[in-house]
Amino acid sequence: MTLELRDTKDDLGKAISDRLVTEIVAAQRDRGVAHIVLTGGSMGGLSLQSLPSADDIDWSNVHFWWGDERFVPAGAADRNDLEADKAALHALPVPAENIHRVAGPEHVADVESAASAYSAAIRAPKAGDGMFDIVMLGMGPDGHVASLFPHHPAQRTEDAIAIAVHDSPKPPPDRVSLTFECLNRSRQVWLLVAGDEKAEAVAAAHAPDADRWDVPAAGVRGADDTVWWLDAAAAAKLPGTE
Ligand SMILES: O=C(O)[C@H](O)[C@@H](O)[C@H](O)[C@H](O)COP(=O)(O)O
Repeated sequence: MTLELRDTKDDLGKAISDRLVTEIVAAQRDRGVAHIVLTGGSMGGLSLQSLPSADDIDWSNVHFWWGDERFVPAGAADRNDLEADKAALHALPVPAENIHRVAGPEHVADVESAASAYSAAIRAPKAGDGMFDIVMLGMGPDGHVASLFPHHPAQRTEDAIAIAVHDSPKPPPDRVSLTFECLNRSRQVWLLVAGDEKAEAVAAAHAPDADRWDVPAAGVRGADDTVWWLDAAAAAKLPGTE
């Protein structure tokens, strides 16, 4: 586990985004392709700010995915992919077929169908070795990541890649989320967390006995590294940083 601390949310967003460019270039150098899982929320947009000016990336060999999506139509203000579209995707020459969005209600009958279509897309043979390179996740003040919420039964679905989530405690209620198992099939998992309202959950996720049922952020781990990107406010309750 690595802690990456920055003073402010803006500093944090810039550092994450610069590192993301470096990691995409490294993944392409090593494997020819980069599979990156994006997040919604305010950190989602900030994490992509350096991409439009990156010169060293072969955009035809970048694939973008999402850790979760709200089951609302494309373009709706609630969609997680909107942040990424606004921040960077509109400006990048990534082939449309490399941008793997979760289908909305205008394309499929229900959340279950959206989840199974997304699972099939992830399972499909692809360039690389089937691992994600980076999974980026925002975290809610309750410690949720993607749409895996504390004490929500969807969290316990096993043998699945993407699941339907109903009755999300945070609106909108219907969502598709990757499972812990799928999120953890990544070389690196990055948690992108800023703000004092997150400090309690950050500390809880780092407790030695942290349980993902209570604090879902404690249940995500990269095969090579798990990086907690924190601003000073979010890190304030970690032992040693008070
Ligand atoms: O509806 C949701 O589940 C949230 O939007 C969530 O997924 C978001 O990513 C985190 O709450 C972090 O958000 P911030 O990055 O804005 O703090």
